[in-house]
Amino acid sequence: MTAAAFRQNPLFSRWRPIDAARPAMSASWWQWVASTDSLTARLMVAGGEKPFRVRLLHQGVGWPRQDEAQALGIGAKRYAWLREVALCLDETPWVVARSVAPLTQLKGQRLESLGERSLGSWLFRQPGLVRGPLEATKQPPHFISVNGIDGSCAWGRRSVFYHGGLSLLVQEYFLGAMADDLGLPSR
Ligand SMILES: C=C(O[C@@H]1C=C(C(=O)O)C=C[C@H]1O)C(=O)O
Repeated sequence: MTAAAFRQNPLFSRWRPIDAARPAMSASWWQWVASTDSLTARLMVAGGEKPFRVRLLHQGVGWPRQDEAQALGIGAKRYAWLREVALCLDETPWVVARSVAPLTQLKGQRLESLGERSLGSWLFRQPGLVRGPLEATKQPPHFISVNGIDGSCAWGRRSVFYHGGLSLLVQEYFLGAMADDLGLPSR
């Protein structure tokens, strides 16, 4: 098999369209992974009385990973704005997320001043927001261990949001702690 065919083979590639992942996914996880409205809002509802908090793990300028650059349609050696957060209920990370935007496309959105406010609460207020197709993965994110977050990953998903001239890749990973707290299956 050629390298290109290997990458495109849904059995081997890290990301695949969510419809292709659906047979391996329980109905309860499908409700989360395939949802297209704000995940922040959904987590707050599911958490009930538990306080919701965005924990900022890392934010700054850097290079995107190769699969991220591909998803954004940019070269891997183009600088990007990177943001990694844990979405916590009662201080327990339920979801970790990594967002990537080409630096040249940032024009006064002041995303860097979001801090521990949710990106979703800004994003879903933007008029004319378009969300690209969702893809899913079973592979855990590379940045969990770096941040000492304990947890297996049930599912990961990603999509690109388009707003004005900005493309913003948002990757979200649902952690085992969320599955345990909500009584969801492992996949
Ligand atoms: C995209 C959303 O925003 C959430 C908040 C994020 C952040 O603050 O960095 C990152 C990913 C999301 O899970 C959403 O709520 O759907």
